[in-house]
Amino acid sequence: KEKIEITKEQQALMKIILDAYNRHQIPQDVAKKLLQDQYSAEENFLLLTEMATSQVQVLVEFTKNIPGFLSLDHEDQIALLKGSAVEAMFLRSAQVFSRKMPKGHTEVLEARIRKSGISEEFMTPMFNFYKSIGELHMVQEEQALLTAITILTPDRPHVKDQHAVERLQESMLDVLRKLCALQHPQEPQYFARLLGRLTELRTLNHYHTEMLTSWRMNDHKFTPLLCEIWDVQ
Ligand SMILES: Cc1cccc(C)c1Nc1c(-c2c(F)cccc2F)nc2cccc(C)n12
Repeated sequence: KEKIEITKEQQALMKIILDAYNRHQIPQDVAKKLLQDQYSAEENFLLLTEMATSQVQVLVEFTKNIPGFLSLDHEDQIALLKGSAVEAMFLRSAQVFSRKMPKGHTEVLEARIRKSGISEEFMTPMFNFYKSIGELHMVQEEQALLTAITILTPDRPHVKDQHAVERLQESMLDVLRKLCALQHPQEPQYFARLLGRLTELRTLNHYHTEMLTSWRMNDHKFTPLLCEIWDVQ
């Protein structure tokens, strides 16, 4: 039986990633509005837009704290953020959905999402993904590492130095692999299941682009930050 051991520097890396992941949460005022404002499709869309905007801000702050990220080529940093934003946000909102939120909030958020001008065909894959993430019962370290691994995907559009990104991603994958083996000794396939979610995540990019287009068709307004990260308007 191979003795799995997380090295000192890997423990330090995990602590930095976890602190960064927990330091930035959705502002409480947005979460509070979730329960207060009325339920019109317009109101819901406005609230979700505010949530999405704060999720992008949280994502940028988290990414800046990934060891090595700020030493990457600056244009590659932007390409990685733009290329991974949707996937990282689906991951975070899946975790908020399945774990973080107090009981009542989850149903309210689901109701608002279901009535915000998104067509049924995008709802199903979105909620299926939320369910599949919830079933994994990931610990926080796994969630934070999986998000960092998603952001450090070398083959995003316009990334020039893919090897530099690969090296950072590989060190995260190695820590996650060991952590999974230690956290889930009875489930040798657990690490593979986590990586399988990253494949499912990629399919959601397509749905998200369609959602943006259909919102814009109905003349929905986004915030400047959302327009910038997804090159709309
Ligand atoms: C905040 C939120 C939570 C769950 C579902 C949805 C639809 C949202 N809202 C948006 C998302 C988005 C996201 F923020 C996380 C996950 C998946 C997403 F579709 N992306 C965008 C882009 C422009 C406007 C909005 C309202 N929006």
